[in-house]
This record gives sequence, C-alpha cells and structure tokens, in this order.
Amino acid sequence: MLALEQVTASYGGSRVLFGVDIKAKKGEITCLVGRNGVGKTTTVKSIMGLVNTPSGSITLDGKNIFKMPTYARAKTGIGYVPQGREIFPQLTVRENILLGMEANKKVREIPEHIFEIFPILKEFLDRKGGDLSGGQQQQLAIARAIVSNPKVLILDEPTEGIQPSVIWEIGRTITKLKEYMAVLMVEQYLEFVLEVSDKCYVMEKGRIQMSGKTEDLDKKKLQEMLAM
Ligand SMILES: Nc1ncnc2c1ncn2[C@@H]1O[C@H](COP(=O)(O)OP(=O)(O)OP(=O)(O)O)[C@@H](O)[C@H]1O
Repeated sequence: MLALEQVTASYGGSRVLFGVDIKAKKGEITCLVGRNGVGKTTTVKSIMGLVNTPSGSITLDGKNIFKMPTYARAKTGIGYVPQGREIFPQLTVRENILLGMEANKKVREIPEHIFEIFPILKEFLDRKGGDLSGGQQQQLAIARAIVSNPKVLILDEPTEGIQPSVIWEIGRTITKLKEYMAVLMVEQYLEFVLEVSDKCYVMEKGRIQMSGKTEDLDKKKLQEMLAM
C-alpha cells in the first residue's frame, strides 16, 4: 500500500499542498480529482520526489520513501506515467519499453505478459513512438511504467487528449492491472472516474476535502466541487 500522511509541498516560497493524506491499495483504483490548479499533479510529483516537500510522510508497503531520490523511489516499486505521457518520439516502441526496465535490471527481455495486455505494441515494436496515435502512446507509456512490476502505478490524467472509444479501452486495461498493483490516478473526466475507480479523493486548494468509496460518494456534491 502507498500511504501519504500530512504531506506538504511548495514551489519556492509558495505553499501548494497543506497536509495531504491518501492511501492507495492493491486491488483498487484510487482517483484523485479536483479542479484545475488545486494541486493534483503536485501531489503525484511529491510521491515521485520531483517537488519540494517540507513535511509529511510517504510509505510504500511500510517502507519510508519520503527522503529518497526519484530513481530510488521508482526502484522501490513505483511506476509513473506523467501528464502528457512523455514517451520518446524518436525511439522505437521496443526502446521506449526497454527504458522502463532500467528500474529493474533483473528483467532483460520485455516479458510476454506486456504484449498480452497491449497486443498492439507487439505489432508496432519497431515503429517510432512518435508515429503512434495518442491512445497507443498512452498504452506505451503504461507498458513502460509497469514493465518492472511496480507495487503502485501512478497515472496523471490518462484520458487527456484521447478519443472516447480508446478511453474506455484504457479503463479496461487499468481495471485488469489493479489485480497486480495499486493504481493511483489523477483524472478530470468524471464519467470515467465514476465508472472505473473504487475510491476517490477530492482536492480543493491543496487539501483533501472529501474522500471515500466511489459508490458511496454524494455525486451531486462531487459535481458541484468539480464544476468550473
Ligand atoms: N513549477 C511550478 N512553479 C510554481 N508554481 C507551480 C508550479 N507547478 C504548479 N504550480 C502551481 O501550483 C498549484 C497547483 O498546481 P498543480 O499542477 O499541482 O495542479 P493540478 O490540480 O494538477 O492542475 P491541472 O489539473 O491544471 O493539472 C497551481 O497554483 C500552480 O500554478
């Protein structure tokens, strides 16, 4: 389980997170939702060690990762798909996936189960990442993040810029993945959140204002909190 307790974060002198508590467990898709600019991306960057976090605690299966550098956190078992996916457009699909294996040097070949989850990637192994469609690039980014068997997969807005039919395909994929790892996802597309997530955290101005099982959440209140 990934557990954040009272995490604060700041950019220069300005505080953005004010004591965030989140738990993400294997077997569940946990969603972090909220309006633009409330601190969702900063929260996942805090988990990866990419922003300044003056106080709080972050543990993965009880191990304290709060002070670790980013590469060590990845190695401890966190797969991260950043907003915008950040695949390498000039590298092939194979090379992009192999980069994800750097976190776990014991794995030398792309394991076959990756192609069972993403058959299209096997077909396109020698294509450049930049030549894939947005949905295929998202699949590639997820494949790269899970190839080293992380304990947690973190996705920052996986549906952004992806056409609706492919969004649901990605929903089915991460629903399969939650059997093997905890999934923590930042997402703005409410219909998708309500369909695929098991647990939800709603953020406002750097604080969690509402949380619980997705099925138990007051949907009207949730919509109000997310309305522009
Ligand atoms: N590199 C940065 N330097 C300074 N301030 C930043 C930086 N990145 C984000 N912020 C500020 O921190 C706050 C939270 O931003 P963050 O990107 O975490 O929000 P978000 O909820 O993920 O928004 P979005 O949905 O638009 O991605 C915002 O006020 C933003 O302007």
